[in-house]
Amino acid sequence: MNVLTPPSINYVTGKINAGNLVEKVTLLSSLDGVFADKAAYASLPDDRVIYSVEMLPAESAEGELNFGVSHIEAGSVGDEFFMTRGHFHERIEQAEYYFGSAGEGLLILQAQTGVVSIEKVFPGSIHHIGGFIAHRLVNTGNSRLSALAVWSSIAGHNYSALKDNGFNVRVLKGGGGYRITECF
Ligand SMILES: O=P(O)(O)OC[C@H]1O[C@H](O)[C@H](O)[C@@H](O)[C@@H]1O
Repeated sequence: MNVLTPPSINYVTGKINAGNLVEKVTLLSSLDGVFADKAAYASLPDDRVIYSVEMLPAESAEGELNFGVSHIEAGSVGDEFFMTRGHFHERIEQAEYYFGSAGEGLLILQAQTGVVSIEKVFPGSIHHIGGFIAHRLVNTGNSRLSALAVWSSIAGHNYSALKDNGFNVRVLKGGGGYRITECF
């Protein structure tokens, strides 16, 4: 009987080793309106990589799971740390797990009511993102933040629900680390 070698992951770097990896890179140019400091946003190169996602080929069947890794680069737009756009799931009741792999950061969790909770992300951290919760990763460190994710293949992404008002907190550089401002 054949014994197969499955895809694998380097937990230290968050790099997936698979022949059929799918990668999506998010450049600064596609995050217009996400960061607060418009002048700082305009002063940075459009093609600056803010984050990328590597994943195994997306599944589509009901009941299936996706697996991927988000890599958020270190840096800031003005004082605001690089972060993902963030989203609710299209199927809003669907949950997700994140696992911190490399670097340090914060996971912003926002309920539909606007109430926010924040978790530290670090190598080995485990994050249950319940249904009905918008989620965004912020890199507060000096190196790449990588986090593994497992989510339902039917979850989808809903970015428009956050388009007008966004998240209710911003994570800014402060005192050699970060400070969190509320922006209701
Ligand atoms: O979709 P964004 O908010 O840009 O976040 C980037 C990615 O983060 C996680 O890895 C999710 O599991 C992905 O589904 C998502 O695409």
